[in-house]
Amino acid sequence: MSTTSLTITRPDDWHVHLRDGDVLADTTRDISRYMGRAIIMPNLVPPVTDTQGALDYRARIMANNKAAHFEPLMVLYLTDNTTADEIRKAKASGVVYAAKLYPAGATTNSDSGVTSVDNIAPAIAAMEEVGMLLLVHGEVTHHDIDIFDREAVFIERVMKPLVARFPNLKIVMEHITTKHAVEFVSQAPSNVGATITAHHLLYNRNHMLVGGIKPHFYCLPILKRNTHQQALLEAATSGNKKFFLGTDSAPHAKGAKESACGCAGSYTAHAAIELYAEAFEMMNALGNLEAFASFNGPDFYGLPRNSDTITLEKCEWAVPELMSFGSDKVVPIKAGEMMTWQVK
Ligand SMILES: NC(=O)N[C@@H](CC(=O)O)C(=O)O
Ligand SMILES: [Zn+2]
Ligand SMILES: [Zn+2]
Repeated sequence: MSTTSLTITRPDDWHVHLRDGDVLADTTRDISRYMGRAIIMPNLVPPVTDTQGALDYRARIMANNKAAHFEPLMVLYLTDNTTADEIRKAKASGVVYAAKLYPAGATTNSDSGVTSVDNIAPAIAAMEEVGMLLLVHGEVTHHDIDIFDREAVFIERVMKPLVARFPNLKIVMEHITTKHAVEFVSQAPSNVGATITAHHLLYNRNHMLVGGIKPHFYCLPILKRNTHQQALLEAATSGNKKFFLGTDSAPHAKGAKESACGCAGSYTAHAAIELYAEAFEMMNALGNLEAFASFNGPDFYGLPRNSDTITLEKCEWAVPELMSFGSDKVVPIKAGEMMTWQVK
């Protein structure tokens, strides 16, 4: 008999973009439906670069939050000018859990990002000292490096020296997309972990490019070939404590995606755990979903696991074609398609 119902400890999302302004009501509603906590990415325009900015952004999210179980965990956006002092201030606030390294120009709203780790070495040393996590968008940006190789090259050029230089710093390689990253993280010391998105588990670059270009699958790091997808599936479903749930749900308005120069980012918060459940079921590994979604993340961050549960039920339902996104619309992943699990 196949499983028809699955109860797990309430999950958390360790990487999500809620954006700001008139879309915050929609993005907060979707992420708080059953997620307990969420690491809130700081790449707003302008980015959240200081403690006061993080406190203000948190207040705007909480003003839209109607779920008692939901808590936003804030993140500072590192720039070449981030000081050790600002890191200490952020830590002392009690609501900032991490700082994010966006290599300048690597992804959506990363123009103010870091141009060289050397520039922020004092800030990173302060993070190591006070116990603040470093979250990394792991892609090099040099124009000579092919977009499909940017993560693998980043591991050699940036991650390995970073891990060696700051041996007590907790580092999360965000939204990993290659077997190189799976191998690197697996072999790294226990202070190095990684988030994996649902879309990188369910899709590869053929889904994006065969039979016409599908802009809603365009995200960064870009979907890779199926052998990398397979490595990610094996890592996520293995039970290995280094890998945990981070949706990287990154909404852009329909018109900004369906464009001659479309934005990077896929919306998955409408069905986050349901999408992961499909991937885990495909691997015959539903029994390891709870570790990936609800245990490994808080354990890595040094936070308590959630104490309540959610229940997924086997049930056919259709993903809406469009969802409201402030005064605009967003096209969710699997728009118009059937899903097989649902949190009731
Ligand atoms: N993943 C994406 O393709 N886009 C993210 C930025 C990011 O996480 O790199 C976004 O903010 O839109
Ligand atoms: Zn990123
Ligand atoms: Zn992201």
